[in-house]
Amino acid sequence: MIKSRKEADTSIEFGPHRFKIPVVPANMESVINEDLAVWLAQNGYYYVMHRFEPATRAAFVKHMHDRGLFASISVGIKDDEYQFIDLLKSEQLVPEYITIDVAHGHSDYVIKMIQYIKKQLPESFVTAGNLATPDAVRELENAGADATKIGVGPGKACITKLKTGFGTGGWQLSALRWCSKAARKPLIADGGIRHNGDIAKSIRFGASMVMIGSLLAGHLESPGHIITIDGKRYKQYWGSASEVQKGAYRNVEGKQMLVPFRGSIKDTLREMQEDLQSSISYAGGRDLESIRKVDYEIVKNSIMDGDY
Ligand SMILES: NC(=O)C1=CN([C@@H]2O[C@H](COP(=O)(O)OP(=O)(O)OC[C@H]3O[C@@H](n4cnc5c(N)ncnc54)[C@H](OP(=O)(O)O)[C@@H]3O)[C@@H](O)[C@H]2O)C=CC1
Ligand SMILES: Nc1nc2c(ncn2[C@@H]2O[C@H](COP(=O)(O)O)[C@@H](O)[C@H]2O)c(=O)[nH]1
Repeated sequence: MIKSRKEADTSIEFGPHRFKIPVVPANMESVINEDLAVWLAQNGYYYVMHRFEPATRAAFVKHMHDRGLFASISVGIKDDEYQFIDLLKSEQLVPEYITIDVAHGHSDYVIKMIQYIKKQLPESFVTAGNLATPDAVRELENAGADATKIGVGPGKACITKLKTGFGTGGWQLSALRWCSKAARKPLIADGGIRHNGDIAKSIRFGASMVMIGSLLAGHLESPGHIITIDGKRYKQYWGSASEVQKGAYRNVEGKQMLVPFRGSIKDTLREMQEDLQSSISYAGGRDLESIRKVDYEIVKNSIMDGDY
């Protein structure tokens, strides 16, 4: 048993690196930009750059490598993404991490992209998503994905459940639990984190890493503009499938909203680490593995604030 929470080890190995905490800011244009990616990589945190400025991605990989930092980028599955993978290969720009980022990850086209990346850039660690079922996890792992990302519709800026009737919104933790029974490789739990304690719950039910959007979008370093209303400061947070992101009202499954301004991201990440250290101590252990072994009780009809 640990004497102080400071002794609790919150670090996690994910792909070729070990990170301070099992938390990654969402690969959304309203959550991460190049400056923040550099700071996160320099300070021992995982990051995934978004894919919404496609023409800058090769230069981004080069900038990160020139600074001695790991490169972690996102790709889609449309035809021109194959040319982008070819470009990376021909320029010998091999990102340490590539995330295939589409709403409906259980698709033949995602499988095709996993196989293509693995053929062209075999050293890159490939995460594929987003998924909602154990079958999807099995199929994408079998296709060569090194990790899969779970969560269709639990996001704060998400309206997928309302518009399509599909997704894990409202039962994200259960989806994670089911998917983890099928997974042989790491899982990222994506979306629905409303409080720091939800991170520990995600670890308990099988996540190696937790992707967070809204809770990490309200910082000084976050890309959104600061908006002041009645003396209270907010930042803009918009979904990657929102009209704001797409520039048109076509297949919209996300919205724009305001999130409270929270100061510097480094303080929030430190608090997340401290809270996880407490979680480890409540679990009676000294590292994240101890959280995975705790008994739990599902309490029905409890007061809920969020999707966990
Ligand atoms: N995690 C989540 O719950 C969700 C996340 N998002 C985020 O929004 C961004 C845009 O996502 P996405 O629209 O997938 O990206 P893309 O616009 O790159 O679409 C992916 C490709 O898959 C095709 N497709 C077929 N069926 C679907 C489907 N049900 N949903 C989405 N695409 C489909 C699309 O064609 P076509 O457009 O012609 O149909 C397109 O060719 C991503 O960053 C994604 O992560 C969006 C919604 C849910
Ligand atoms: N259905 C949609 N999901 C979206 C959209 N943009 C992003 N996302 C997903 O949400 C999480 C972040 O969730 P949060 O609860 O932490 O805010 C992000 O990683 C994506 O998977 C969207 O437009 N529609």
